[in-house]
Amino acid sequence: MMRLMEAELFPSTPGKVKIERAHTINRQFNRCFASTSTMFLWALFLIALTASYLSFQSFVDTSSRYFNASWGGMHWEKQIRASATVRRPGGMSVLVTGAAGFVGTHVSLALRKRGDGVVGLDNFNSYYDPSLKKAREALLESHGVFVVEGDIDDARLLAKLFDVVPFTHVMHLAAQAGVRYAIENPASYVHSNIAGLVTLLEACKSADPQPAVVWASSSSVYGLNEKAPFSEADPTDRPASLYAATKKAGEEITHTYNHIYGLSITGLRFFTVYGPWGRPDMAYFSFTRNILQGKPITVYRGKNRVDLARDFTFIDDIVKGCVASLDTAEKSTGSGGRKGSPAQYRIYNLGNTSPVTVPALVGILERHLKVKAKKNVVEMPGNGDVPFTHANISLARAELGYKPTTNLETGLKKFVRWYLSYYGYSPRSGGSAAEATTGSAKSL
Ligand SMILES: O=C(O)[C@H]1O[C@H](OP(=O)(O)OP(=O)(O)OC[C@H]2O[C@@H](n3ccc(=O)[nH]c3=O)[C@H](O)[C@@H]2O)[C@H](O)[C@@H](O)[C@H]1O
Repeated sequence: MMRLMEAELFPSTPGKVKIERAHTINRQFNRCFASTSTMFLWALFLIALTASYLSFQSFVDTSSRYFNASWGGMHWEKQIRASATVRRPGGMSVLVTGAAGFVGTHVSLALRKRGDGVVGLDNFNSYYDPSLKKAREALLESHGVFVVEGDIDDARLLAKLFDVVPFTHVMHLAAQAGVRYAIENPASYVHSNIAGLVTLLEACKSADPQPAVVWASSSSVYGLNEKAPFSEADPTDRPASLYAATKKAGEEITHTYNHIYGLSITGLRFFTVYGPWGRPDMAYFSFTRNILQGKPITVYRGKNRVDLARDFTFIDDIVKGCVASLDTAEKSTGSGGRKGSPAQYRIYNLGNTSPVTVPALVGILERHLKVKAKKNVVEMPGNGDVPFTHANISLARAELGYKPTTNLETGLKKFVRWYLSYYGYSPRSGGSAAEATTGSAKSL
């Protein structure tokens, strides 16, 4: 044993050492080679593992994006097709943008009730209480109108919608509304009223068939004009707010798409629309809330103590104007993104033709609510308001058969009735509306 160890440590023949060494090196080399190839295999295995992990991750990402998206999928498409189904001879299939909004809800219902196909689109933003928009959506769904949750500035979504349904008409009511809010959030007006409008028109011009487009402009485009009543042919180059400027820009932008691509366009200049399911940011609505809650209201007054006045227009009259516009809209003439012949381009005032001052509006509300308002009268701040609006509706009357029938007294009565039923009113209390709203079912 000792000799063996010695022989290994101190070999007796030099030649033997060489051979032994060579064997040892060989063995070591083989061992080394074997471990390198094992390492190589391990490395390959690790690379493959990493690659499959990464691709699995991206699959998970993509599918979670797909599954989390508020639109897409076979069930979604089925709902859209069902909602777009026309149920009367010669009916239309209409994409209504801003469908969960005030005017959008009413127009969608009117179309659906007479048998047209209606698909809504709304981004349910939080400019005002989204729960009111959700309640309007529930109302629409109970009548078979499906509302897609999405933004008009989402080109992929719009392309998909036109892919699923060959809409004959688009009723474009989605917008950033409100005159004075533009001071606080100017970007939201650019996003919806400019960028969103262009994205929508791009989708319309590329659609096959191209739909006819009816959209909401605004009385605010008349800006600081003094000649009354306001007519469509009057200049509209003195906007008083960014809101008005974006609506005026919308009129120019739609004209371009009409001129280049043959889109049939009808712009409707709405005059201070009010009524049930209305917008909480508007004066008649917020005044009602404050009066009922015993809170003060701020009433703006113009220069030289002149009262401000608006041509308040009841929602049912506006709906008739919208539907008549859809019914009389000619087809767009383009296809494949190219214009055919010149297409229809129209603009109409939809007002009431009888302006009412803001203090008179408050007086009507006080009577309907049976509560006296606590008024703070202040000079109109320079934040976008105009002193008065007054529509000349001759053109709409002649070409659309538009004829408003509801005065402010009657319209506000209907609004107050809706307000009390929506926010909570127990007729058994027998008290005033103010008492009845304590413990209201919904909050504002
Ligand atoms: O026709 C339109 O194109 C626009 O109509 C509507 O704007 P406006 O006519 O300004 O309505 P609205 O805010 O109800 O104020 C009414 C009056 O109350 C006064 N007002 C308002 C608030 C207040 O606290 N106090 C007050 O006196 C105020 O000075 C004004 O004199 C839509 O909101 C707008 O989106 C757009 O559609």
